[in-house]
Order: sequence, then C-alpha cells, then structure tokens
Amino acid sequence: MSAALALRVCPRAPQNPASGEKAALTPEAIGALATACLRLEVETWPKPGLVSHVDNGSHADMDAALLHRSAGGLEPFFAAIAKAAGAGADMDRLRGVGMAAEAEMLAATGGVNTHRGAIFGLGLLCAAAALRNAREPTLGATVSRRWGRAIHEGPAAPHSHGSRAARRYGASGARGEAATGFPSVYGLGAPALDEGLRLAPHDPEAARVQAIFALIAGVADTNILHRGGAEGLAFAQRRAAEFLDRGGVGAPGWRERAARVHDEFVARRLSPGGSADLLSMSLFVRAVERPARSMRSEFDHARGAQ
Ligand SMILES: CC(C)(COP(=O)(O)OP(=O)(O)OC[C@H]1O[C@@H](n2cnc3c(N)ncnc32)[C@H](O[C@H]2O[C@H](COP(=O)(O)OP(=O)(O)OP(=O)(O)O)[C@@H](O)[C@H]2O)[C@@H]1O)[C@@H](O)C(=O)NCCC(=O)NCCS
Ligand SMILES: Nc1ncnc2[nH]cnc12
Repeated sequence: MSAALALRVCPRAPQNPASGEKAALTPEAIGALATACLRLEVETWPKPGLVSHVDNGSHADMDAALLHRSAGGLEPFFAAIAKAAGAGADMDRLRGVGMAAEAEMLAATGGVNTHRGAIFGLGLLCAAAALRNAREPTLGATVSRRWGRAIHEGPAAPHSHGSRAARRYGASGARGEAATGFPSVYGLGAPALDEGLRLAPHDPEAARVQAIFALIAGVADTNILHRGGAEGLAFAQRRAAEFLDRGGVGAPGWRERAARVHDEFVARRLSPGGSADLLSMSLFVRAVERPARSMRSEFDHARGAQ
C-alpha cells in the first residue's frame, strides 16, 4: 500500500508531536481494515477445503456471499472493540463486545458459524491496534502482555469443538494462539505473505495462497481435528507441506497443483477454518505494522467486494 493509500484506507488520529509516539489508527479505520482483511481471505482461491469466490469447498452451509455478509456486519463491532481498548477496557469488557459480535454474526447468517474464531483473534488484534505505540514490538505482543493471562483463565465453553479438540488432542486452538501473541501469524502466515509477494510480485492472490498453505502445514486447526481427527490433520499438514516443498506459488503449474489439493480436502470434507482466520489476521498485522509494504490494489479490491 502506498503511503497515500494507507492514509485513505487507514486514516490515523493526529500524531502527538510532543512524545513523537506512533499515532494510533482511529477505531473506524481499524474496523474497516479488519473487514477488508476478512473479505480478502474469501477472495482467495485455491484455498484447500475452504469457501471462496470460486466455490464452497467442503461446506454445504456457507458460500462467499454469506461470508461477505458476515464480514460487513462485523465492521462496527471491530471498531467498537478498538474503541473500548483505547478507553482502557479489560478482557471482560472486550469479551462482552465479542459476544455481541457473535450474536450479530449468527443473526446475519441465519445461525451459521462463519467467523467465531476471527471475531476472537482479529478482534483482539483490533484492540491492540488501538493501543499501538513505539514501545510494543507487535500487535501480538500487546495482546499477550495485556490480556494473555485473562484469555488463559477466562471462561471456556466445555462442549465447543475447540474445547473437545483441546481435551482429546492437546491442541491449544484459538485461545492458545491469542494468549501467546499469535505465533502462527508471526511465524507462518505473515512471513509466507512476504515470501509469496517475492515469488509472484504481480499476483497478490498468489501471496495469500502461499500463506494459507503455510498456515495449514503448521497449525493444529481444531476444525480439521473436529471433522477429520488426528489422521485428517496429518493428511492436511502433509499435503500443504508438499505443495510448499515443490516451490509453492513460485513453481510453474502451482495453481493447478493447489486446486488438486483443494479437491482432496473437499473429498474428505476437511475445512481449515482456523487457518482461514489466521490468514485474515496475517493480512491485518502486515497492513497495520508495515503499511508501506502492504498490498494497495488488494485492499481497494476488498472494499469493493461484497
Ligand atoms: C475463544 C472462542 C473463539 C471459543 O473457542 P473454542 O476453541 O472453545 O471454540 P470453537 O467454537 O471451536 O471456536 C474456535 C474457532 O477458532 C478458529 N480456530 C480453529 N483452530 C484454530 C487455531 N489453531 N488457531 C486459531 N484459531 C483457530 C475456528 O474458527 C473458524 O472456523 C469456524 C468455521 O468452521 P466450521 O468448519 O464451519 O465449523 P463449525 O461450524 O464449528 O462445525 P461443523 O460445520 O463442522 O459442524 C469459523 O468460526 C471460523 O472463524 C474455530 O471454530 C470464542 O468463541 C470466545 O471465547 N468468544 C467470546 C468472545 C471474546 O472473548 N472475544 C474477545 C474479544 S474480541
Ligand atoms: N473461507 C472460509 N471457509 C470456511 N470457513 C471459514 N471461516 C472463515 N473463513 C472461512
């Protein structure tokens, strides 16, 4: 994103000239950016087992239009989470806004769980973006330092798919990811976006494909564990790693190869919904932390896609 466009997509509150601190984004700009990242995730194909503008992957209950409707409905909640964080909210207060966002999602989608994980993870990154300053290295570090303990100790739904996967397979899931500062975002998704842009400089969708494969290869996605068990997770991780080992989006014929992996996931009904959310979060942290290097035309496109 150019500096001018970064300011258009993410208008910043005035800089504090006395302290010289980085100025925080406005809550409205944070909400708009978070929703743009959710839309960009949808507009990415091939994404193994997941819904996109091309097909519905392993899902009978979702399509791209539903995901866009959900993403649009969440924008004011992402802004509200940022606003609350800017006013010093603790985790209980943020959780209240997150629960209201979940209710909005379910109302907008007729009861389909489109973005529960994203409301939680991207929501916390929105909160951190509102507090961004020169002293914190990353948004993830802010989440972990300010709310990590409360995330660990907070209420958990004992019968959610994620809680079951945690008990059965030891996967720490969405909660563990956030409490520890989003290691999959900073260690897998965001570096793979950079690598994808290097391999295919004129194809930002390719960069997102590189990132989703890197995430699937490395994340213990509780959605895959829920539908496919440990065997399904091992299959998904192996196929994603093979794609990357063969050169990822830098190798000739990559799109056809990625589409074949997508078909294999669909045949097994596997859907890495957690990795989809982590792709949105990777786009978000790069856009906030390195705006000059983000993908200008892509954010314009995302704001138009609905
Ligand atoms: C903390 C909560 C997110 C609850 O977490 P928990 O693990 O207890 O519960 P789940 O309901 O299972 O939701 C976790 C969702 O997180 C995503 N996820 C999975 N693995 C990971 C991972 N390793 N790292 C990060 N994130 C991960 C995933 O969300 C996506 O997938 C959903 C769609 O999947 P789908 O295949 O359709 O699955 P289902 O409909 O569930 O089942 P079937 O179709 O198979 O029948 C979609 O939500 C994506 O977003 C997991 O689903 C949280 O709920 C909570 O505490 N909320 C309170 C609000 C709050 O505190 N907010 C904080 C401030 S914003
Ligand atoms: N593209 C997608 N397909 C299925 N589940 C998702 N959850 C979030 N994004 C998703």
